Amino acid sequence: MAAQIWGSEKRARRRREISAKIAQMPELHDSKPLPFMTREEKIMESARKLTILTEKMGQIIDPTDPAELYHLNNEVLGLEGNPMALHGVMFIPALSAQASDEQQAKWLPRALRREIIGTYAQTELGHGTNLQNLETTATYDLATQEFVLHTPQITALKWWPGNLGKSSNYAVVVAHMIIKAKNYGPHPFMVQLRDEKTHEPLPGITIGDIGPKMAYNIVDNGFLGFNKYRIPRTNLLMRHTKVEADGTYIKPPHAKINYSAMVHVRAYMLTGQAIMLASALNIATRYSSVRRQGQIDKSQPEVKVLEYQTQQHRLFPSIARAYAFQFAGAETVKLYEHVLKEMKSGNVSLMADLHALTSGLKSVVTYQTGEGIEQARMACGGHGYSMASYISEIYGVAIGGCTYEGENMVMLLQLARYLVKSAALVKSGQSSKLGPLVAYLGVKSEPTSLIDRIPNSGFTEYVKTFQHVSKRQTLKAADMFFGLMEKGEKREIAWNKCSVELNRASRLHTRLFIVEAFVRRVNEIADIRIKEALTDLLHLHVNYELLDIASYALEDGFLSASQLDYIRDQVYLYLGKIRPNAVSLLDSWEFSDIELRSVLGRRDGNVYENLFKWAKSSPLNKTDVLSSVTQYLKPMMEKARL
Ligand SMILES: CC/C=C\C/C=C\C/C=C\C/C=C\CCCCC(=O)SCCNC(=O)CCNC(=O)[C@H](O)C(C)(C)COP(=O)(O)OP(=O)(O)OC[C@H]1O[C@@H](n2cnc3c(N)ncnc32)[C@H](O)[C@@H]1OP(=O)(O)O
Ligand SMILES: Cc1cc2nc3c(=O)[nH]c(=O)nc-3n(C[C@H](O)[C@H](O)[C@H](O)COP(=O)(O)OP(=O)(O)OC[C@H]3O[C@@H](n4cnc5c(N)ncnc54)[C@H](O)[C@@H]3O)c2cc1C
Repeated sequence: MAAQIWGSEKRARRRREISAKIAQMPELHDSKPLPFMTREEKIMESARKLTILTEKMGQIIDPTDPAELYHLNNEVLGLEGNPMALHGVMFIPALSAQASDEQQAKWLPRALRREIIGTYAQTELGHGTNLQNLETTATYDLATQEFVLHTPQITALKWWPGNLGKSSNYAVVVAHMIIKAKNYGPHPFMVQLRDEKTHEPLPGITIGDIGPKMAYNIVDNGFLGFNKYRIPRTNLLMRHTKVEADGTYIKPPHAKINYSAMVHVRAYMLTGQAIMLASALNIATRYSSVRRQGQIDKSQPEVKVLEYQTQQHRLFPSIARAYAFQFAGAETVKLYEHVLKEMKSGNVSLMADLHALTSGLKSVVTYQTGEGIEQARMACGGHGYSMASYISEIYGVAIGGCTYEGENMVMLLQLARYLVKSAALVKSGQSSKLGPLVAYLGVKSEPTSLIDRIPNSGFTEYVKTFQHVSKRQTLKAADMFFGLMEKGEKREIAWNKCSVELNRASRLHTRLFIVEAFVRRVNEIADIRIKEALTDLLHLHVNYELLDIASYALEDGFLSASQLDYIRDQVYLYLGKIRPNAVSLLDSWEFSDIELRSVLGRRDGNVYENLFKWAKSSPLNKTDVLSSVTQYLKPMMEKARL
């Protein structure tokens, strides 16, 4: 199963080998539990481990393999981030995709050797979503052949970029490029922020940390202002766009090609989300098979809480989602790598499809991951609320994904633009022009679902039902939009008035893609036992998801009330079937205790001993009487006694 999850037997084996090596290297372990550290201590601890890793990485992993690097990172540095998180996640990808060959030769080896630390600085205090209204300017000075970066007012301060505040000395900065008073829109520039020797900010740069956040606090998300700060013309990233010495602008082959670093993260973060969901579920499911509370049959002893159907219903559909996201994420990464290769050689024809797909997936996956992790926390009762479970940190980091890389509602609306264009093709009889991801929009569906009528139909009837509801909602939302415009409403106003319905279409389309990715994967599996276990999970997935969106299929009679009862029964049936495999389905992800960082979810299952040990190690328990008591509470009580 681990081979299915991680892509191949070799990958699963390598992960195990890497975890085993790390287990033998105490210098790479947290020196004490992260929840007992202050933010400064955590940042220091992370930097300590990061520098050891830089020295010893070659002994542990193949540093050129991103999957090994990612695993090493999760084990040693963990999900709270590290001082170089954005360096790998966005700075290097931005340079790789947007810098010319010559620029790459100059900067990439230095970045890869970690001679310099970089980040991606785009969002500002006043604008994150609406890139057209970013306010930082890069004005070309023809006389000196330099760009002058400037922050005209407080809202133009860069705000949020990870590791910008304290760790990075370079950044890819996105600024509006102005040449001879003409604004060419946002473009990426390579900018040195700090002196390479002293790490002091360079003159003209104002920089710092934006303060503590809900989670992810090892990362120094930062602010940055420029006061007429000059950089050479050749620091504009020039793979696709060029500015010649005389100010001539050569436009890129696609208007949005400079957004590729964002698409990179949107594609890669899906499996990251799956991992976070599976981690939280691993903790909750292990704990649920240790925790005994109450009886189902009063004549019997107390049961493991995992025996309760409500507990299974809370956890198992999310286990199925974690697998579904992992499989859909792996497909998306493959597609992304293909499109990136094409883009580099000038073929930009697939960019719109990839943008639409990743926009929808990032939104649905992050939202459902958040839901699943929060349910996992509640499934652990009181102990889930303790930082000992570590689930709150996993939750905080995961739901950051609902916001970063494009706020979820906004990204769903990006996919909706693509769906509405596709609907227009269907309506104008041009269905043959639909891309493969939306081809179903042009296919006539049956009048009713055959879900409970065709035995052994595999998942075909389910997929057809998902296609039906997605198609119907897309055409309905598009009709609403076109109808408003026909009535004379301006395009943007009409769009806004339909946006809730449009986003519903985007979610349904994305959920269909996730179901199909899961089906595709299960169909490919040769090993009978693995196929059986995943088929059960897939049964739970399609029935649970369909129940969740049933109103769309009920309202036009595609599904009947009796079919809904059938679907509900299937959910209960598969909850029971999955119960014996539940812990294994999560243990198969092979998270080590070091990586999980959870007292509650440890492999040994000694929950109570470990919790007591953890509580005793709390810094508050170093003394029996705290100075807050001697200084304030004790005098207060004494005064009251007088
Ligand atoms: C490697 C990682 C591995 C694992 C990660 C795992 C865990 C992660 C853990 C921790 C987190 C780590 C890092 C966090 C990093 C976070 C970094 C950031 O957040 S960076 C900042 C991100 N900012 C955004 O995403 C901003 C969102 N806004 C936008 O993208 C755009 O403004 C917009 C909403 C798309 C609109 O853009 P614009 O105003 O320029 O667009 P127009 O309205 O003019 O045109 C729309 C038109 O353009 C098409 N389009 C837009 N984008 C693209 C694209 N990328 N590709 C192709 N086409 C695009 C769009 O489809 C429209 O087309 P039309 O309908 O007109 O044909
Ligand atoms: C943990 C974290 C890490 C980050 N890292 C980075 C980084 O490394 N580099 C970087 O540059 N940035 C980074 N960001 C910033 C992030 O990319 C932005 O916060 C994000 O893109 C959302 O933009 P915003 O903050 O402007 O939200 P807003 O756009 O202000 O969103 C507020 C509300 O307005 C709604 N809204 C906005 N526009 C529309 C619209 N057109 N239609 C409908 N509704 C709309 C949204 O849906 C939302 O409900 C990070 C953010 C976080 C939380």
